[in-house]
Amino acid sequence: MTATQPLPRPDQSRLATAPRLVVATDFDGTLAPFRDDPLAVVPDAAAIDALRRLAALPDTHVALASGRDVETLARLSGLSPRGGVSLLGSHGGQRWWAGHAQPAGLDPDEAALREAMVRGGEALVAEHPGTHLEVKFAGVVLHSRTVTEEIEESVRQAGRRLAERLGVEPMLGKNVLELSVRRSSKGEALRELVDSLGEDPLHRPDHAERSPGWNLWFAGDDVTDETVFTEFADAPDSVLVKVGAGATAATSRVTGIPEVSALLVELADAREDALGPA
Ligand SMILES: O=P(O)(O)OC[C@H]1O[C@H](O[C@H]2O[C@H](CO)[C@@H](O)[C@H](O)[C@H]2O)[C@H](O)[C@@H](O)[C@@H]1O
Repeated sequence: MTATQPLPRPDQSRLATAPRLVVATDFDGTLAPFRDDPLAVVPDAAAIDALRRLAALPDTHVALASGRDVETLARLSGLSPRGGVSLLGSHGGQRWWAGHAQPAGLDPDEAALREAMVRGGEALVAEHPGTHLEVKFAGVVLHSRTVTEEIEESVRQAGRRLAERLGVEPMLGKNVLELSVRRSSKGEALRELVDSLGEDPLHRPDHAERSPGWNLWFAGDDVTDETVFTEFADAPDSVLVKVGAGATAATSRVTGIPEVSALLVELADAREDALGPA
């Protein structure tokens, strides 16, 4: 990853006819604008519609990769494995593939650790006015969107000390510090999903030589999305889109959610034209 660098708008023209395509995307900051209340976000309607259309096409797999837990992600997005969309929740710690049952809950050790995170997190936000705690399936999030930089820094330091005491690695995001009982990454989870989809179903020799049979389209705005850009950096013909400013390992950049939405609509239109409806 280098410092913030100018990157081109993505060229996704080849993906319309890609023999096998995975379209995956981050949620907050990529499909849904930020809000102070994490449960009050509303994703871009045109982007969600385009993802539904893509999921209905042959040889096209759609996935959301998010820090949200899978149930919250399904509720807020309106997309779910029942509708053919795979969910990679809890930063990859929860994997609910389309066509499969919802994954099991936490084991007893994980549940005990999460309980300690909740107790510690509640004490921290009580000491930092204006911050609040989001309790999720696999951990907690210390939110600092509405406080001063001084309070944000203070709650982050306290969160890091809590993480150290509990023996976990804290994750930083946009005005959030998260503690999770599961160590994983979006890149790792997406790699597992793509591998599980198998090789080119048509077994075309020319295609097999060029790539293992699939192409990836992915967009994300935050630090945790970098694991996907890094994991798939060498994947042929993949489109890796950084949303907004910041250092990135992505190969293209757009400024915000309206552009992500336009790209998804353009991709759905072009792929429907090329492949026809399912
Ligand atoms: O991986 P993502 O889909 O980007 O999820 C990352 C975190 O997003 C949420 O926090 C962010 O959005 C909130 C609502 O707009 C905002 O208040 C907060 O400042 C942002 O960091 C979510 O609340 C977290 O649980 C996710 O891990």
